[in-house]
Amino acid sequence: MSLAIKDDEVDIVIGALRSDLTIFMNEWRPMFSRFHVIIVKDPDLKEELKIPEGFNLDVYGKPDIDQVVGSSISILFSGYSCRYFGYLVSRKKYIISVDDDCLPARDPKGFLVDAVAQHISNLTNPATPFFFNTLYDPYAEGADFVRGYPFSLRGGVKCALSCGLWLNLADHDAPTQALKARQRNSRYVDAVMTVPARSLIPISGINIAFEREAVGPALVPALKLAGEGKCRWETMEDIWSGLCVKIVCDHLGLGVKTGLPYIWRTDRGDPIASLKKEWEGVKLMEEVIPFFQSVRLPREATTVEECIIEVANAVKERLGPMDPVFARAAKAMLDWVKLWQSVGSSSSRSSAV
Ligand SMILES: O=c1ccn([C@@H]2O[C@H](COP(=O)(O)OP(=O)(O)O[C@H]3O[C@@H](CO)[C@H](O)[C@H]3O)[C@@H](O)[C@H]2O)c(=O)[nH]1
Ligand SMILES: [Mn+2]
Repeated sequence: MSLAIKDDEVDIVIGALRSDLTIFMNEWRPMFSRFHVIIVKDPDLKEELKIPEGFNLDVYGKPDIDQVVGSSISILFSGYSCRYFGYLVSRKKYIISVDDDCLPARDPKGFLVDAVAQHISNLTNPATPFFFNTLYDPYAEGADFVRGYPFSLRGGVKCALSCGLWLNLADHDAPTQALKARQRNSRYVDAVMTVPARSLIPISGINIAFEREAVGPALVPALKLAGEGKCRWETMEDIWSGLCVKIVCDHLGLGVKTGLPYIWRTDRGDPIASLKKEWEGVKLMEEVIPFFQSVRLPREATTVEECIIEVANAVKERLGPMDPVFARAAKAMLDWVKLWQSVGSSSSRSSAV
């Protein structure tokens, strides 16, 4: 049961570190060509992008970012976080984002996986965070609620975020990848499940989709480790952003799903080279998780923006004294909310695409 999606309800957002997107766009053409595509160039990428014909797309670079948000806070969109500018200027209901080094996967029968269609199905079918269904997604073809599942909960809640997975290179951290350099993920688990309420998860930005108005302000490009560079492993921006989104969804009664769709992930980073810097992030996460597990948002926080402001204030107060990176993250979260209100919301200036 999936609502029919109109072409003008979806933006595909891509962060581009490389200028030649020919292979990437041609491989994704069957899934992308009916929708508008937003490509945000890494602010340091000066070359013109090479993109094949046949797409309805807009490309943004550093000048556009500075013009829309002002050069004083354009740092929010540096490096890995450049795609968040696409989240900000989009005006579509749903956003889907994949890394530019990922391609469509094939399922065990050899069929191409339409990751866009699966994300949309995840987002347009209810989520069930308050009672776990042992047949996983009850709205999937051939599935249903199992005996004992309360009928009062079978209506579910809106699914605001869909977290897809990866074949070939799973999203492992540098220590794991360094230890298991030859490990490749060939496990295609044919399931979508709702992440239970009050359970945190490591949300990867590699293959993600969300309902823009429902959780856009909570996808905060806030955590930047010192010396974040161009190669892999030096940022945890998506993990931080995912923790913020999940506690906001739990508070507002929204759902988060994980599982299908898979995409085929390659990678260019060198985990050994980045091991030391990423280790900083891995260590910080151990401090961060108990904090997010302890956050309780006030009843008066009824919008995503209000929730993020509450989280940012708690980060500043409770994590800020531990490490300057958290004080910076708290400020970035507040800047992001202000930007969302001035640029991101549908009623704001027409910087939208
Ligand atoms: O400086 C940069 C770095 C990256 N990008 C664009 O961001 C995505 C992801 O980049 P990449 O594939 O090089 O790195 P991954 O480690 O695989 O990315 C995942 O891990 C998280 C960070 O570690 C990140 O949130 C995930 O996406 C690509 O589209 C690059 O083009 C960039 O623009 N500038
Ligand atoms: Mn990658």
